[in-house]
Amino acid sequence: MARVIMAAGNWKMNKTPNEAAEFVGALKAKVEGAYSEVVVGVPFVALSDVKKAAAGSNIKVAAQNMHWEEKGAFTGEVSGQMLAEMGIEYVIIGHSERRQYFAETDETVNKKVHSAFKYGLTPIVCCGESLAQREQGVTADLVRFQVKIALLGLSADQVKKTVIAYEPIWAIGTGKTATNEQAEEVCAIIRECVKEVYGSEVADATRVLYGGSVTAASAHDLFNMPNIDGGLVGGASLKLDDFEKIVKYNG
Ligand SMILES: O=C(CO)COP(=O)(O)O
Repeated sequence: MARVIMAAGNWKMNKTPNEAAEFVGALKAKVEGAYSEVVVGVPFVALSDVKKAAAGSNIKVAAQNMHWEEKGAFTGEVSGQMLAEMGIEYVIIGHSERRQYFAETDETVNKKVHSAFKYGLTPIVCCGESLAQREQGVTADLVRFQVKIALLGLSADQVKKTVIAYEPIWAIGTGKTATNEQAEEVCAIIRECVKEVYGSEVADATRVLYGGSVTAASAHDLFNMPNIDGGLVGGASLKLDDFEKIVKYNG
């Protein structure tokens, strides 16, 4: 059976609710019948409009963050329960920008992943090294560390559903894509790490994405690497034609 590639857009803090709905309305027609799994990760305030715009299509909707508690005195936060009630399917957890600017740690990532599953959301868990860490030769150690803690305490069935996105920080928003080989090497390490803890059946089912300056031109070769099951796409997912080409990476 051919693998179903996931093309997930992470819009970050871009597009107003109106712009977002308009974009998804247009994307719907372009990706109808596409073989890839299409996900758009949109700002909280656009989730409702995007869900409506995506109705009846193959486009799934992701939030870009969530709190691990169900409710309470956490000003400005949004819970998994709230997202689930809106019909949101995915949630991006532990993006490097959230780790860097909002003090997320491997421990909070793990709590969020558990909470996501509690409310029936599928987590897209991000990991990846900085340029300094790559140059220090600790990429594999760091990514294994992040992945192991993120998955701590999950059942095998939950890990099978989990999406892990390898996003080297030096490749994010820099136009500097990892080479196919660099991306494949770390995605293979991630799968091996999952295998060590959960066995090969689980590791084969877990989806491992690459993210970091993915473009319409680079998607085909990246997504055809054996351990890369798709992409988490920032900048190029904001442009209709580019994202369409990424979804239809195989031409
Ligand atoms: O951070 C990313 C996706 O989560 C990648 O962003 P770019 O594709 O803009 O480099």
